Amino acid sequence: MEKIVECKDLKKSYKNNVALNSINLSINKNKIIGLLGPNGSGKTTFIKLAVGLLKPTSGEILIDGLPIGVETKKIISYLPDRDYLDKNQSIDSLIQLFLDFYPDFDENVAREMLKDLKIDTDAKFKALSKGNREKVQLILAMSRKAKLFLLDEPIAGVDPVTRDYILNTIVKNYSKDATLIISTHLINDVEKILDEVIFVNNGDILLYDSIENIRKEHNVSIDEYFREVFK
Ligand SMILES: Nc1ncnc2c1ncn2[C@@H]1O[C@H](COP(=O)(O)OP(=O)(O)OP(=O)(O)O)[C@@H](O)[C@H]1O
Repeated sequence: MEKIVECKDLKKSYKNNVALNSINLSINKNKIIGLLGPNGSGKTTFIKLAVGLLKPTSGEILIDGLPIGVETKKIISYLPDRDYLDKNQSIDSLIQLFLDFYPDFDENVAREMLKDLKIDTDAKFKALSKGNREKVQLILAMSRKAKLFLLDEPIAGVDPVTRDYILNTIVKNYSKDATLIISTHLINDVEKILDEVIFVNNGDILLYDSIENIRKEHNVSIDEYFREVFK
């Protein structure tokens, strides 16, 4: 199977604090993958290394066979785990910003989702509730035709009904030749859309396997298996 992310002895320390412990990991293409682990296990650090926002302390990370650089940044759509857009801009002007920045941005897809979720595109970003700000950021990230989507805690602040809408929309819109890596604590909500999971603990990769294998071998849901492994 072709790989979208390859990590070779990838290590990241912040001063004396080791966040990723020389991991070796090759992530399959064309899958939806859950990146799961307790607080502080290294999920955000891993995502930031893949995006190129952090530099490894040692080792290497390749995206679609390439070292991190301009070419890899073009094919990644990244959703950070916090607000990152200019709060004073309206949603319409943020859409324009994405059109200007990303040749693969599909305005129609974005506008359709915003309409479904009844988000007023005249409104300023700062005037939206926290949940609606999260929805806008996720919609903008998901409306690109990227090869690799890296979503850090994409649905933490939205209500359960909207979570389902968003997850269904992700599945509906996501092209089969893309890969989606979702870091989340909401395993129960997300597991229905996942093909594979990565369990991270204390900077180590504990497991990378398909949902099908885990369910077959352990006869439990991913949420139950996670609780068992991390108890
Ligand atoms: N800027 C930083 N300076 C120092 N230590 C950091 C920094 N960022 C992260 N760390 C440490 O690196 C480790 C991994 O953090 P990271 O944010 O990657 O975990 P996470 O799995 O994303 O956690 P959460 O689920 O809480 O978001 C933690 O021990 C954290 O304290």
